[in-house]
Parts: sequence; structure tokens; C-alpha cells
Amino acid sequence: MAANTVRSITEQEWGRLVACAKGQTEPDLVVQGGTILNVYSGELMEANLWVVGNRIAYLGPRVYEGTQAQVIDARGKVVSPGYIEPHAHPFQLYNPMRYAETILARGTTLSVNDNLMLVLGMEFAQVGRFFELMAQLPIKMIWGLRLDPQAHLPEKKHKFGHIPVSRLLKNPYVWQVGEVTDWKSWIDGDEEMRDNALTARAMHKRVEGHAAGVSWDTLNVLTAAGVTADHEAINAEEALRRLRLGVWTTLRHSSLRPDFPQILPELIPQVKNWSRVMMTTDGPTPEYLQNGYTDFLIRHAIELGMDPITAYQLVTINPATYYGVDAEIGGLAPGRIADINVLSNLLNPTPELVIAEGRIVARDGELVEPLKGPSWAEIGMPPVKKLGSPIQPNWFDVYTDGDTFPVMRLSNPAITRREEMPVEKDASGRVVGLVENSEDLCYVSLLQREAEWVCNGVIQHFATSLAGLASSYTGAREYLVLGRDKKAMAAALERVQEIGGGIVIVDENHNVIYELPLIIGGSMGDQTVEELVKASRELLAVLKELGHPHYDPIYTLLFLSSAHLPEVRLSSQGLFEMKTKRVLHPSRTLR
Ligand SMILES: Nc1ncnc2[nH]cnc12
Repeated sequence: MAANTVRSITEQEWGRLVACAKGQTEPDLVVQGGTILNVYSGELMEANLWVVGNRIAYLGPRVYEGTQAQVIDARGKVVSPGYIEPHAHPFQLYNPMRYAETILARGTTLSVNDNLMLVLGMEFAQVGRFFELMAQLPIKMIWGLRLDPQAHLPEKKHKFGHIPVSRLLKNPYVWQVGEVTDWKSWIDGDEEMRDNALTARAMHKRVEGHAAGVSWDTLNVLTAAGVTADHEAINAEEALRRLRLGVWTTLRHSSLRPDFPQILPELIPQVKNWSRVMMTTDGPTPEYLQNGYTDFLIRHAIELGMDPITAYQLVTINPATYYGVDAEIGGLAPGRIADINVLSNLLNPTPELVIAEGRIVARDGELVEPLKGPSWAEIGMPPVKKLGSPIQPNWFDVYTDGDTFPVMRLSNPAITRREEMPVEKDASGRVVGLVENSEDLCYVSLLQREAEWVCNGVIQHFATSLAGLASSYTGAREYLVLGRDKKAMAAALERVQEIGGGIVIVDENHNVIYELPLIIGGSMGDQTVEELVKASRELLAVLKELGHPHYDPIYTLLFLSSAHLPEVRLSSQGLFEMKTKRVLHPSRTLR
């Protein structure tokens, strides 16, 4: 069975490579006079690099004196391997192409990506085709396959079944399964999850965990079940627990969880072996990307006291070794793919020059030419469609049989707590006055894209004076609609459909006060990351005006229907309690 590979090599390429290594033929490109960051030996060494095609042929003192090669004068510079992001979610408003161009310009030459939004939005044959098309880019876009929809959506579970996953696992650009967010179902015997994880393992692929807050004993079970890496440690103790149990430990500093200051100062003096540690940005929202990407992680880790060479190893040779491809990438040595960053000095990891696959792709943070990727029309994630009939404000009504209702209290951008609130109802069982008589409650509904069902709830601490917000950007890939005024909620959703998908906020007169089109399946934008930085800042500013108390509303919109987080979530079945896996309040059929 096929293990992970990066790029295949033909006989002819091999012949050119070996001839150049022997000094018999000319290289295509030379990086001369620089200080090589040798991630294998952990040293800085004066040496030259010769590149033929997309691979390094020679590392050493040999000085190039020919005339044909492109020579990069690296005197006074540090030359490092391209950076590797081992765990990415390339769809936080941006799409995987925009993500790729942004991070490549900052020296990340390989990213291992989540496929969740793609699987939810496409047929599985299209997903494989998309992986093939993305593989044509100079940045290597590699994929992990989810084993569950990360939401309580039984009607979508087949997309994560054994047939699609085992077929996609044969794709050479798929290196792992996971992150396994519904690990409880896996260890409790979900057969498809078990079979998929075992198939991945038999193919020498990795199984990534998502073991947020788990105890030593539960981590034992997950490790026994086959988890090979995890990025959910939020303090030094949790990181050490993973290391001690043989789990590769990916340290995270993301927009939602900027954890390095909590983890690193305590962890650094305690770790004696860094060879099984990696670092991740974990799918940051657009603003984060302004400060860099993996280069920012290296810089921040060094600022917090990590040895600089170790910081680079954590994002180069370590992830390459973890994924079993260290003979191909992760360091500067003969035979390796020529993914090379030229840095002004070791303490400045943002490259002056990025070489990917043996060619210069970026200078001073800008790509030398745009990446030529697939068009979204070709891939087939069309904009959202308008419903055949008008949106009804009463779709957002909340009905109950009981005297209390499980309100979702938003305690930070991602976590909700269950708050049973007493309610009054009219003769039909419709809750009346609960939202209207309270300052900080909003209606919240998850509406199926064809309006076949709706899950109605009430949320606290989202906003105090929001009339209506609608978003086609949700973890469930349905519509999320929030607000205190049901007619305004319907108007916001109407507008989302008019613009082909996105996020819209309207005021009490139904005037649009914020609008962000996301036309790729309604889940991702085709805008540049810079445009999305502006748009996401504006979203936060508009919501703050409306009394939103938190700092990352993009993640809130994404996660309100994601069942991997405490405590209550919206789902196709109804309000779902993560811990007990119980539906607290059922959804309604609309047609
Ligand atoms: N579990 C997750 N799913 C989607 N996007 C994410 N970003 C960070 N964690 C994520």
C-alpha cells in the first residue's frame, strides 16, 4: 500500500540530478555564499546549494563557476528549508487558492489541510479532482480526510463513510485522516470511523486527534486507538502529557486560541526532546495572516524563549518526519525538493526570497507571478440559490412543550453554556416575550439550505441590538440566522441569497448595514486575503456597535452548528448537547 509521497521522480530527472551532484552537468539554480540552516544537525553552516529541476543536487563548499545557472547571491543571508504547516483549515472566509498564494509568499511551501468544507460542499469525486488540480501549484497542498462531519448531521454522515474515505485515501495528496473531532463515537465503536482509521493506518497514513481537555486516561485510550498527533494542548502540562504518551504534539497559536504565551514559557524549560513537536496556526481568520503565517509562529516562539534553530525545526524537519516524507522535504540536502527560504537573518523568519520546487516564487512577501489554479466554476462549488418561495419570518419562531427553554449562552467566541430559562407561551406553544423582554438575547436558527427543516433556538451574549444577521458560512453548511427581529432576520437571509451567499446584517428598517459575499458554495469568498481582512474588521466593528461582547465572530458563526464544542449546538435534529449527545429540543420540518 502506498505510503505518503510528495512528488514522483522520473528516470530522466534522477539521471540529471545524479549527474549534477557528481559535478558533471550544470545546475539550473545555485544559492551561493549563504549560511545554511541545517535542520538535520541543528547547525548553521557556510555552504552552497545546487538545484536541478525541482530538487537539490548538492550541498557543500563547491563554488559554481559556470554561466548557465541562475545564481542567487546569499552572502550575509540565512538559507532555511521551506516551512510546513501540519494542520490547516484553508477556508476561514478565504478559499484554499487565496490561502495558498498568501502563505507561499511568506515561505510556507507545504500545508496539510482539512477537507471539511470541500466534502460538505461537493460530491466526493469532485473532491479528489480538486486535490489533483491543487497539486499543480508550486506550494504543496496536502489533505487530511475527516471521519465525521463535526456536527450533528446524520443526513450528511454518508459523506464520511467507508467508501468515500477509503477511495480518497488512495489519493497521493492525502496524508492523514482527522482531525477526529467525534473521537467519542470512534472509541465507542462507530464501525465506519474504525474502518477508516484502520485503513489509513494500514496505508502508513496518520490519524490526527482533537483531544481538547482530555485526561491522561482518555489520552491513553485515544493513543491506543491510533491517534498519532494532536494540537489541542492549551498549557504546558497538556503538551507534556501528549509527548509522554508518544503523541506528536502540535503547539497551536491561532486567532481563536493564541496559546503560545500560555504554553511556551512553561514548556520550554521542561522539554528535553523537541523532535516530536510541531507548530500550527490552526486555521486563523484573515486578520492573523497580515502578521505572517508559519513565519509568525517561528518569530513568536523565539520571542517567547525558544532556541531559534529548534523553532525552525518544529516547522520543517519535524512535520516532514511525522508525515514520513523527510527524504523528500523538510531540510536542505541532496535529493530533497528545492523549497528554500532566503532570510535576512535567523531572527527574521519572514523570507526575502521564496523558492518552491526549484524556482523563485516570491520576493519580499509578494509572489513574482500569480498562482495558476483551477477556477471555481470548474471545481463546482456554485453560489447559493434563491429559494423558490419567500422566506417566512415565522420560520424563526421558537416552540416548546415545556415551561423552560435551553438557551445557548455564548461564553466566548466558541463555547456555549446551557441556561434553562423560564418561558411564556401562546396557545400554539410559541414562546413569547423571552427575547423581546431581555436585553441580551437573540433568536438563532439553523435553516436547511432548501428550507426543509429549521432548528430554532435562543442565544445569550451574542448581541444586544442586532435586528437581523444571516450567514451561509456555517460549520453545518446550512444557513445561520440570528437577531431580535424576525422580519429583519428574513430580510438578511433574503439578501444573502441575492448575493449568492455570504454574511449580511440588516437594521430594524431592513437596511443592509454589513454585507460580505462568499460566493464559493456560500462558504468561502473569492476575494483576496487583504480584502477579507478589511471585511472581517468591519464585521467585528459593526457587531461591536450592536453589543457583541466577543472577539472572533467569524468563528462563532462557523461553530454554532459544530458539535465538537461544549455545550449546546444547533443541528438538523434540534438543539444538541455535546457531552450527552442528546437532542434537547427538536428541529421543525418546514415542508
Ligand atoms: N475544528 C475546526 N473546524 C473548522 N475550522 C477550524 N479552525 C480551527 N479548528 C477548526
